[in-house]
This record gives sequence, structure tokens and C-alpha cells, in this order.
Amino acid sequence: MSQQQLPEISIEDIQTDYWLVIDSKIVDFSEFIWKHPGGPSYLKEYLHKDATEKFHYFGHSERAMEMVNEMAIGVLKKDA
Ligand code: HEM
Repeated sequence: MSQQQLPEISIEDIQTDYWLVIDSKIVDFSEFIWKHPGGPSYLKEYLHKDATEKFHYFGHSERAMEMVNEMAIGVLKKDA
């Protein structure tokens, strides 16, 4: 899903406990946590947090970026 098509959502409307933020996108990683090649602990460390800097710091591949887009459920509402 491209960023333009993502709905703006408020934190209280997020339907999963397993989310973090990368590049302003809310990413639902509930299905992905045990599949992450870097292991589950990195994702848990950023539960409900902005992981943008760390995600890019580790030099993730294009495919990893695609996965972020596939798991993105929306963008945070600005005034939320
Ligand atoms: C939900 C978002 C994320 C996705 C989809 C994702 C996906 C991936 C993928 C596909 C790889 C394999 C290498 C590659 O293709 O780049 C990988 C490796 C890795 N990821 Fe993530 N990642 C995410 C978030 C994070 C975060 C937030 C961190 C750190 C805080 C992290 C740390 C790492 C590390 C350290 C590796 C290297 C593992 C190794 O080679 O031993 N990832 N990730």
C-alpha cells in the first residue's frame, strides 16, 4: 500500500497490540514477530514506538521495506 492510500488512524483505533512506527507508518507486526530475521526482541523493544531511525540504521533491504509497506495499517493522525 502506498502512503497516499493509507488511512489516518488514532492510537485508540489500532486493532492490535503489536505495532510500531516506521517512516510515519503504523506497522502491525503481530504475524511477523517470530519471522523477523533479526529476531523478536528488536521488534518488542520498539513496541508502540518510532523505530524509523533504528530500522534505517541496520540497513534493511528493499524487500524489508516492502514488508513494512505490506504490514502498514495506516499513518498516525497528526493531532492524535
Ligand atoms: C516491522 C519492521 C521490520 C521488518 C519488516 C524487518 C525485516 C527484516 C528483514 C527482511 C531482515 C533480513 C535482512 C534484510 O532483508 O534486510 C531483517 C534483519 C534485521 N533486522 Fe529487521 N525488520 C523490521 C524491524 C526492525 C527493527 C525495528 C530493528 C531494530 C531495532 C531490526 C533489526 C534487524 C537486524 C539487527 C537484522 C539483521 C539480522 C541478521 O542479519 O542477523 N529490524 N529485518
